[in-house]
Amino acid sequence: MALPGVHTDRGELRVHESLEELSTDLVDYIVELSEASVKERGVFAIALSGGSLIGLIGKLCEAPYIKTVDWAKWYIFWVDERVVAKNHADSNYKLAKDGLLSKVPIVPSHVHSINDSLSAEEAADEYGFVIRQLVKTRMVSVSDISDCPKFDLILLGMGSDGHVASLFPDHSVLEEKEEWITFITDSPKPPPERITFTLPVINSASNVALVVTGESKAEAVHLAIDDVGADCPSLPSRMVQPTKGKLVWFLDKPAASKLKRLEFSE
Ligand SMILES: O=C1O[C@H](COP(=O)(O)O)[C@@H](O)[C@H](O)[C@H]1O
Repeated sequence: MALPGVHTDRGELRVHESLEELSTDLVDYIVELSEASVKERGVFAIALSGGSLIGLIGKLCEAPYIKTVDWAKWYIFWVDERVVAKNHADSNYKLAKDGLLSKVPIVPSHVHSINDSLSAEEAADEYGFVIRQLVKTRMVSVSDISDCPKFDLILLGMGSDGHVASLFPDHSVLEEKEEWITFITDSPKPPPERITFTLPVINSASNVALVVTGESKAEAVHLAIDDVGADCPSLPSRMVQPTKGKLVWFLDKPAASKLKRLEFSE
């Protein structure tokens, strides 16, 4: 049984007993948001991360979701991508294609991946341009407090160092305020060249889900969520603070094991 969602100033915390249970809750949450968005706007613009997240949303390819989801209305984006060929084992596009997109009836022209034939800088510019066009036609909504795109849902994973997307601790990319999409050439986690949504774009989304599992991430989860006072580090995951949108954390018990906030609620 999941612990009931706990509402905090760092978003809603949903802690699950097992990965199976987490995965079902996450997929149900995605489907609920997609139904609400299709009802309200006629489309659902979702941005995916790479890593362990994709395995956790694999149930979308199964019954009942494969038949009940309005796949024709989905528009797919990537929060971050590694600068490698699309068929490379490190490609976030390949991961999502193999684990999800090739198994559901998504419209191919609605899949907006990063151009793998360009340099990191060129690909970031081009991806920003593509998203700008889709904002103009409102396939992607726009924030009413900044000119940023407002994705219906951004799905993030988190590394044990607290990175989200390809925004790494102490990296100058965390300061980027102007660009929607940027690039790095010195990622501490290989491969070094990456393209990433910036914090203003992530924090403009209507909904952000941070999906974190495993004990190796427990310390970073504690630093990202608990009140750590003056020692509060500028962890990228702690800097995920949607301005008007909703933040939900999907955690398993090992990832949540160092959370002070939950000690009283168990
Ligand atoms: O390098 C990356 O890592 C993060 C976290 O991955 P995980 O396997 O530890 O969940 C991922 O969210 C990001 O998209 C990816 O490029």
